[in-house]
Amino acid sequence: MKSMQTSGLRRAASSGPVQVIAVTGGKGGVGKTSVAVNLATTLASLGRRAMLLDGDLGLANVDVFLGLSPRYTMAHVLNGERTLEEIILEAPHGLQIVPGASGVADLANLSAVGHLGVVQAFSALSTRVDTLIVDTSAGISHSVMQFSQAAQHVLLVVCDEPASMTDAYALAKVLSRNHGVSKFHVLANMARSPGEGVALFDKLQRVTSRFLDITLEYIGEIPDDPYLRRSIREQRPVVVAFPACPAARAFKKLALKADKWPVPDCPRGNLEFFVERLVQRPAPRLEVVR
Ligand SMILES: Nc1ncnc2c1ncn2[C@@H]1O[C@H](COP(=O)(O)OP(=O)(O)OP(=O)(O)O)[C@@H](O)[C@H]1O
Repeated sequence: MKSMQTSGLRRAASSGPVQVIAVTGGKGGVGKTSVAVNLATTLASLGRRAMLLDGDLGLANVDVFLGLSPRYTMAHVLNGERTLEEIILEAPHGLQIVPGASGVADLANLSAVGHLGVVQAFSALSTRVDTLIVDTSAGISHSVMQFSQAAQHVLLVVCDEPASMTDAYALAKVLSRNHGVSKFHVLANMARSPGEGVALFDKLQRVTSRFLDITLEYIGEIPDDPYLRRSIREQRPVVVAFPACPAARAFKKLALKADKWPVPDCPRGNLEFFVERLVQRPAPRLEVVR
């Protein structure tokens, strides 16, 4: 078993570093999937080889946002019925979609064989990927922790609702104290007026700077835009369906910024190593957030 894994990792070393961005937020409904789909689509439109992994293992819905009907998902990869390449779907601008495995246990809680299977599935991938975007689920479940910990960049989506702010705080607290994540890019979604995002960011920053040892970086706001809701009904990314609308323009700005975030310049920046970090056995929980 060990030699199989070693050969997988050797093949992995020949592929290049990948920028991995986990889109998260704590509270459900703040727009994580909307952000993940439109950021990934915009990066693909800029010529990046972008891949979007639906990390919501409970209620995977990236495919619904894109009008795709996957026949196979990560569940088929995990039980050995399909290779990763066979389940990948293509979305606009060549964006590659890895459909989530609804109802499947956490990737992080796989058995040793399952663990090896996932690492090998990614090792065997022959397509090159520049950026991997992971759409995580709501809450502070184990999979959210693992995806965020394994990614190089955590994009924290917030909106102007008390529960969004408290949940974002709780998520940042657990990630920083128990999982070593100390830097967060903050995106304000559904901003009803220009400048609302900065105000939200300041509010979050005031609380985190008092109690947490983390760095927050404000990266902008996506306006509350009826065209975005319409694009979801039409099952198309808003950046494709209505490229001139305010939300689409804001996603373009976001993508241009994210595209400049550093990519690890070492072999451990490769996709397989991200997956390895992802499936590592969880560290014992140190603290319960109330
Ligand atoms: N910028 C926006 N403008 C207008 N409506 C928005 C915007 N972003 C999100 N929405 C609305 O909020 C709803 C929830 O968005 P989305 O599904 O992306 O959130 P989520 O955080 O992924 O939710 P969940 O945690 O349930 O997966 C969308 O169906 C859409 O109607």
